[in-house]
Amino acid sequence: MKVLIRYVSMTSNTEDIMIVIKNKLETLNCEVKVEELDFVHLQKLSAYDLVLFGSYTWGDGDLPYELEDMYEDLDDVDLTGISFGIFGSGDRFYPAFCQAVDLLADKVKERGGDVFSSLLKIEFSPDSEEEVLECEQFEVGVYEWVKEKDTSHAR
Ligand SMILES: Cc1cc2nc3c(=O)[nH]c(=O)nc-3n(C[C@H](O)[C@H](O)[C@H](O)COP(=O)(O)O)c2cc1C
Repeated sequence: MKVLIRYVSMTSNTEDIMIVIKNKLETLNCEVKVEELDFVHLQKLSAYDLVLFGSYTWGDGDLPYELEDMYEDLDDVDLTGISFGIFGSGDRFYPAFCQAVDLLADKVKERGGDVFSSLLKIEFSPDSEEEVLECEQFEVGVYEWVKEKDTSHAR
């Protein structure tokens, strides 16, 4: 399975989640490419079986500034037929915990993308064993979901 992970991280917590996810995908024999999440590159996205977007949350439940243009650009693309998983890091001190994850998921769905039903939200970095497991379970869940969709299309 070809997977593209695109993410933003300011203090490396989202990056730490990305690393756990990437390692897990590689144990599942996936070919994983990691890039910064800045522009949309629609044609590039459609070359992958699975696209993962990762972001921390800023302000008062907002997207980070560096995603604002990309978020607007999404309005001009049709994501139909592309499978997505969305993850991110936040801080439970804020009322809108990890809201950037919801914003991204809603926008991708609005543009026709198929978003895995569980969204991965981790407080800060996945430091505990439970949090690492949560990231891995998310990843296995997305992986199985994409595989299942492929077999049902092939039927
Ligand atoms: C000014 C500021 C605003 C923030 N706002 C939110 C927020 O609304 N919701 C949330 O869950 N986390 C919020 N955070 C916490 C970050 O999302 C959190 O520290 C995250 O782990 C950073 O991820 P990164 O290390 O990948 O940059 C905020 C942090 C700062 C400094």
